[in-house]
Amino acid sequence: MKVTLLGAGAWGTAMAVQAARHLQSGDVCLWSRSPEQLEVIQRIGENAIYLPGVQLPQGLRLEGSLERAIERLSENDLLVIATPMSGLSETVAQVLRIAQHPLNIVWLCKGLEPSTTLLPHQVVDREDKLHSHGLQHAYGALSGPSFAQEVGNGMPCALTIASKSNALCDIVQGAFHHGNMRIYASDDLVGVELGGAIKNVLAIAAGIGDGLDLGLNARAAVLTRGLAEMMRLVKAAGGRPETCMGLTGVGDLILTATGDLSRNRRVGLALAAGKPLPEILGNLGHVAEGVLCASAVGNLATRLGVEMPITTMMSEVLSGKLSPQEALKKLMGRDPRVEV
Ligand SMILES: NC(=O)C1=CN([C@@H]2O[C@H](COP(=O)(O)OP(=O)(O)OC[C@H]3O[C@@H](n4cnc5c(N)ncnc54)[C@H](O)[C@@H]3O)[C@@H](O)[C@H]2O)C=CC1
Ligand SMILES: O=C(CO)COP(=O)(O)O
Repeated sequence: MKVTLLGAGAWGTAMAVQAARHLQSGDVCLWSRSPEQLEVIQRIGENAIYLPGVQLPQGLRLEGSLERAIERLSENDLLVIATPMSGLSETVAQVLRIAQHPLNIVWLCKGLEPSTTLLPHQVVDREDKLHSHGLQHAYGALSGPSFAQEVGNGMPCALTIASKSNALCDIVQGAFHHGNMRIYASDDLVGVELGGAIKNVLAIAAGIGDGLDLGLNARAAVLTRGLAEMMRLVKAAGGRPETCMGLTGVGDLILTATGDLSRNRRVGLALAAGKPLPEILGNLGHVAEGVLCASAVGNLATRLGVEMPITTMMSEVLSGKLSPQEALKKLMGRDPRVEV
C-alpha cells in the first residue's frame, strides 16, 4: 500500500513516520508546499521546526510536486490531508482537480470553517460537488487523542477513523494500525469532528483556569460541563452523543485540556498570564485551532438553539470582549439548574 500525506507540520510528519515504520521503503510520501522546508528536512533528516528530535525514516519519500504526490496513488492507496482546517478546502479542491481515478481521502484537521461553520466533511462535500468531475472518492476523518511529539517518538496511541465507507476504514487501519498505534472505526462523522473541534476550545478554557490558579475542582468542572456542551451540540447537529464518550470526545478532551504539550492549552495559560493574543500566537509557531473556531462553534450552537456557556465565554475572551476574570465571574454567576 502507498500513502501520501499533504502538509509537513507536526502532525503530518508524525503520521508519515508512523506509516513509514511498517510500510515498504518508498511507499510513504510526505508533501510540503515549501521547497525550503523540504530542503532542510532532506539535509538533516528531521523536521526540526515542526517536529524536533524525531529522526525521519530513510524510506520516507519527500515531495515538492503536488501532482507527483497524488499521481503515485492507485485506487487502493491512501491520501491524507494533514494541513490545518484553514488549508482543507483549498487542498482538497487541488487534489480533486488533479485526480484521474477514485481516491481514498482522509483529513486530520480539527475545527470548523469559520466563515460558514461547516464541519470538515461538509467542506469536503462542497468541494467534491464542485471539482470531482464524476469520480466517486471515499472520504473520512481521522481523529483522537494524539500529541504529534509522542507519536513521532513511537509512544502508544489510539485513534478513530470516521467514514461512511468500511473499505476506507480498512485502508486507514492498514496504513496506521501497527506497532504502538491502534485505529478504531466509526461511522459518526458529525460526532467525531465536532468532538475534535470543541475539545480545543475547552482546552483553552482549562488552560485559563489553571493559569489563574483556580484549582483542580475548577478544572474538573470545566471538563465535565464542557463535555455536556459537546454532547448537546453533537446531538443537535445530527451526530451521536455517545461518540463524545470515546477517543475523539472525552479522550481528546482529557489529553488536550490537561497535557502541557497542547498548543490550545498553552494559549489559555498565556491568556491567564495577561499576554495579548497576537503575541501568544506569534510565539506558538504552530496552529491553535480552538482560537480560530471558538466563535464558529458558538454561532453553530446559536443556530441550532443549543446553550454552550463555556464555549461562548471563550469566544468572548478570544475576541477581546471579556477578560478571563470577567468570563469566570459570568460563568460562576449563572442561575442554578438541573445537571443535564
Ligand atoms: N500536532 C498535533 O499533535 C495534532 C494536530 N492535529 C490537527 O492537525 C492539523 C495540523 O496540525 P499540525 O500539523 O500540528 O500544525 P502545525 O502548525 O504544526 O503545521 C501546519 C503545517 O501545515 C502547513 N499548511 C498550512 N496551510 C497549508 C495549506 N493551505 N496547504 C499546505 N500546507 C499548509 C504549514 O506550512 C505547516 O507545515 C490541525 O488541524 C491540528 O488540530 C490533530 C492531532 C494531533
Ligand atoms: O489535537 C491534538 C491532540 O489530540 C493536539 O492538540 P493541540 O492542537 O492543542 O496541541
